[in-house]
Amino acid sequence: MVLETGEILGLTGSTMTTLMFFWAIYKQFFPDQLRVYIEEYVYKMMGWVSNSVHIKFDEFTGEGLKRTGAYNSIRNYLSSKSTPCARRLKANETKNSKALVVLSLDDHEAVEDEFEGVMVKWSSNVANTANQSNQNGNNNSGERRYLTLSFHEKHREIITKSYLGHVLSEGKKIGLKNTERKLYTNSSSCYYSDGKMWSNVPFNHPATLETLAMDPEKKEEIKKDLIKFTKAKDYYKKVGKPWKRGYLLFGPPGTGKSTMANFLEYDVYDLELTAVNDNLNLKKLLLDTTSKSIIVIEDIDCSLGLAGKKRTKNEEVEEEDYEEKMNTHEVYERSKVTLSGLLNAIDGLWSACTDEKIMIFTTNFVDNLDPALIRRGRMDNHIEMSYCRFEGFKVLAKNYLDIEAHEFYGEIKQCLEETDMSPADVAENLMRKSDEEDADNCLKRLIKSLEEEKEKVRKLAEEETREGSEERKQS
Ligand SMILES: Nc1ncnc2c1ncn2[C@@H]1O[C@H](COP(=O)(O)OP(=O)(O)OP(=O)(O)O)[C@@H](O)[C@H]1O
Ligand SMILES: [Mg+2]
Repeated sequence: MVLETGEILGLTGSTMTTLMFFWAIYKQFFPDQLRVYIEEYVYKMMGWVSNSVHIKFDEFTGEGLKRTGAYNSIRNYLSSKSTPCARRLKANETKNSKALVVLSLDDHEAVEDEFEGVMVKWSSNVANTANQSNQNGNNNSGERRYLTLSFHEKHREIITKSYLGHVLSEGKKIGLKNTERKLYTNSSSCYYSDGKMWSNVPFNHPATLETLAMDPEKKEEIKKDLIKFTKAKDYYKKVGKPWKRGYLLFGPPGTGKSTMANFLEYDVYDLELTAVNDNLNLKKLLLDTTSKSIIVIEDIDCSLGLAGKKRTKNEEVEEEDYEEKMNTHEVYERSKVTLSGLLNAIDGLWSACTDEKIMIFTTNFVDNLDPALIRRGRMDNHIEMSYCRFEGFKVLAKNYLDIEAHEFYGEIKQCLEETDMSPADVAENLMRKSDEEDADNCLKRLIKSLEEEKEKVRKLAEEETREGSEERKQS
């Protein structure tokens, strides 16, 4: 009460200390019942004399169990305002934060902010609620923290209609930027011992789109597509589509498919489909993912077994046999997730439950996948990750050897056009084997390896031609 009064009257420093002293005496000598009446009247009177408006944001929800999202967002927003200018800051050690400590306004400290020419004041307050908290079962520290936004009444419209939305969305963005990314995995039994369906570890993958070796035009297209998606909330709403996008990454091994899953600052859910018991559990797992996340199913052709492949007549019979065995628990160790279960899970009703989701499938054999699984709408963008060509090599040479040009480049360009080598193999050749090894040596090793590969392919082709002509002769 004393703090709120001080705020409303715009008091600070020593005046506040004096006020708090009298407040302590007043609390000591006036009975509770009488104080309630007095306080009610004081509030009313202050409302008559002041033309300020105050909005209060409590730290905890009514039940006192969970910190409110609004409070967190505002605190993040104010942290960016107060860190450079406030005299008293509080260092909080926050779980899952990239920084060791996060600075925020200390209790009873205030900071000013400007929005479209309007000045507002934020103050951080703490009230002693020992008696109430025990009654309500609220957090029992006996302290209730809250932030108060104060502004002139004439700015009521702009503050409530625009400023608050701005603060909350900026604060949320800052929070996301500060939060450590996580990599989630699912377990073979539906729940982990702590009752959760996913377990997670901090995720700090060093690869970025810039370090990925691929055709620059294709890379630019992917970048644009991802950025467009992240900003398209209103567009998806307008066209009536859940805000999600599917990417199918296909290509030979070692071309960067798994690495690609890393390219947004989102949490990654690495969904091990073979560990999911059945369709229902698959849905539950997907519902348990947060918005702004990437769900990856690696090697989708292998994960789904027979159920996801294009089936021939014979395979369908085998499948029936398999289902039968499943019922008699002969092959209980295999997942019971079916193709239709997966199709529903990807774009069924659940997919509209959380926003901004990216789903990524990777595969080496795109032709083995059922067309329904990869049709647009499910997998909207099909990206072929291919062997390393000269443009990709230049990126790798810059990453691994810090060079942008070299006399061997001409020869390497020709070799890469004639030979199919994955970026993973090229990268391995470019890696310095010791600190002393120079770029020349690494490039020579790559040329040698490319020539060996070319020779291997030539011999294989010769062998195949010979075998083919022998078969023709015999027939
Ligand atoms: N295009 C690329 N650019 C840069 N590095 C790459 C690229 N492709 C592969 N690599 C390197 O090779 C390693 C393996 O790549 P990754 O696991 O992404 O390949 P993949 O396509 O998923 O292979 P697989 O099909 O076998 O799963 C990466 O850690 C990375 O160091
Ligand atoms: Mg992979």
